[in-house]
Amino acid sequence: MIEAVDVVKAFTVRTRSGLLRRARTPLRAVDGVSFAVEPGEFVGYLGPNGAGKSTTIKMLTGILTATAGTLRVCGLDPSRRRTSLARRIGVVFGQRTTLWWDLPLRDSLTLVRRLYRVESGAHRARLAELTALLELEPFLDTPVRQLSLGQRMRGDLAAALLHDPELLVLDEPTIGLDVVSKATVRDFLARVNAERGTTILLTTHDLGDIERLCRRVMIIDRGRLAYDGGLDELRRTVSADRLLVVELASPAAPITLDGIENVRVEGPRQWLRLPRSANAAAVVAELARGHDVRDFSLREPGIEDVLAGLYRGDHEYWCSGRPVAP
Ligand SMILES: Nc1ncnc2c1ncn2[C@@H]1O[C@H](COP(=O)(O)OP(=O)(O)OP(=O)(O)O)[C@@H](O)[C@H]1O
Repeated sequence: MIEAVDVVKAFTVRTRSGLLRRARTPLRAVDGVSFAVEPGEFVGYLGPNGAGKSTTIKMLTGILTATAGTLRVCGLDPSRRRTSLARRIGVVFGQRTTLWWDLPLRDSLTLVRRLYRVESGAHRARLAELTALLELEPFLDTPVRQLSLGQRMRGDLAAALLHDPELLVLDEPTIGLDVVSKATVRDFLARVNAERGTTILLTTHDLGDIERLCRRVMIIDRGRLAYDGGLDELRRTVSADRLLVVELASPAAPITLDGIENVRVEGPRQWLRLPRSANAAAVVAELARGHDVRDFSLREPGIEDVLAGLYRGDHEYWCSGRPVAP
């Protein structure tokens, strides 16, 4: 469905280098990214701010042309076959609407039908289905500018799916939504993927979106792919190690125990990395025999820790196993 090989997007950024001078600095927003997405997959495309996610999505949808590398979406070169591609993919940018601001949602959706040349019988059936699934009925006749963010997002999703695309590309579709609206959007996306087999590529900063929807995640950092694999695999690799935080009565030399790495000492507090095989209770008991332990806590790293670690660049701290190196 998507094939990217060594894709690069370079921009030239103007920076001030003196009172009046401006220097032109090259910037590789996407720096040699390769991946493939198969039909029917639901893939999360994650990364910190400025990592290159939106730039990748703009290249995939033909808005931007890659500086180097090859890109195929539904078998087409996106920048050369943008119009043909538009009939086969749906795109939603959470921060912007593709609907007509002054028109009622219903009229906006009719215009979308004309743009994509959807036959009217198919359109009616599809609109009825999407209206029911996204609960659009109460506000179908409301002008788009009067819709709440959650309602508008549901309208945008309907517009992106009216022509029944093979691939749906979403850039932060749940941004700014309340918990109920988020749940509606997530349930809807899960159904579209499971029941219609629509391939979905999702960019988000929302960990709930990732946990609920994505079996596979790709993580981009400073333009390079830092991880591409299963979410479960990432979580398993990470949860292989737990962190024991020990609070001693006073600052002491780093504690050394067989098979346990001391990762940090800060005054009376020390951080010990416990392999999954270690018995935490036995370790605490042994510690208490040799040290004046005032308090301790055991931290199970979650997906939030993994991503924070990856984004900070200290992935080797959590991940001992899989891919992570670019
Ligand atoms: N048109 C442009 N001209 C110059 N630089 C750009 C342009 N578009 C993006 N960039 C730069 O490319 C880098 C990647 O930006 P991009 O928008 O792809 O990041 P992102 O991962 O989507 O971030 P966010 O999570 O904040 O949306 C950033 O450093 C950004 O400033």
